[in-house]
Amino acid sequence: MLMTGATPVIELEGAAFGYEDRTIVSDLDLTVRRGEVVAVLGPNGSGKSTLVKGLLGLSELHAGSARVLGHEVGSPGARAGIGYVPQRHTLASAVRATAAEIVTMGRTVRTPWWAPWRIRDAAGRDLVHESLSVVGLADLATHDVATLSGGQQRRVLIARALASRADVFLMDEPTAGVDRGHQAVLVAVMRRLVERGATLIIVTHELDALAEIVTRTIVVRGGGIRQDCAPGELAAGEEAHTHHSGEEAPPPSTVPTTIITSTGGHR
Ligand SMILES: Nc1ncnc2c1ncn2[C@@H]1O[C@H](COP(=O)(O)OP(=O)(O)OP(=O)(O)O)[C@@H](O)[C@H]1O
Repeated sequence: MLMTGATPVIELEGAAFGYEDRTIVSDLDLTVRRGEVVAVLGPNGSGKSTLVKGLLGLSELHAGSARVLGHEVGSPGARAGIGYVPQRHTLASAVRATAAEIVTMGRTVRTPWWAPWRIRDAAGRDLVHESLSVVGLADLATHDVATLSGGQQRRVLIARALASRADVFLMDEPTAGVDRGHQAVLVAVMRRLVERGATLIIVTHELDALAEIVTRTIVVRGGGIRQDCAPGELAAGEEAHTHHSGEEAPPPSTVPTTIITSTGGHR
């Protein structure tokens, strides 16, 4: 059973997030404690990503207060503790990069600006390799990400978040476009992270894929949080915002057991 601790890692009090003069979500009161796995549900355009981006400082705090790991959102202290899997896989950009280089960027967040060469040390390389292995992409480490499929690119982004060794993982639709077999791998990875003290906030339309790890569901609709409950207590109708995930595919023969030896302890 997953244990949740008492330490609040996310604290929103009357918070509102938006862009320039447009507030998207408001009156947010939310305390998430260490070890919780929170699924953020709601219809398209309701503000789920805006809420997650608010925790990263990527959307603006229009009212109230918002802290991550005790730091104001957007501050270096808050950002350093967060691993982020963005919604869209925009990896196939004009900048050519291999899968391993993208994952290395996650590690760089933890690398002191005055010592960027440290990523070249053996431990850093091992971590990048380990993160790619965990999501089943070790063989594609040296491939240009532009040549990878959408689902593979999404797994590269997850490996990048893993390499950051964050305490809080904000994942925006991490299972979208990922086949059933690899979804099972990702869920196993998430479980390991939580067992090691991480907290997960997961925006999803695929609650069924994550059902075995989610401990709490919040529903964002009409500009605010309309439900905050255990998954089994979700009001009838709210599951309409979720759908059953992906194509049937055989599960991988082995679920990787080596991952990220701890969270938070290796800077
Ligand atoms: N960078 C931005 N600047 C201005 N408005 C934005 C920006 N990003 C999102 N919005 C607006 O904020 C609203 C909420 O969008 P958001 O992406 O947070 O919804 P969502 O619940 O995550 O949707 P989906 O389920 O489709 O991913 C939308 O009306 C959208 O147009």
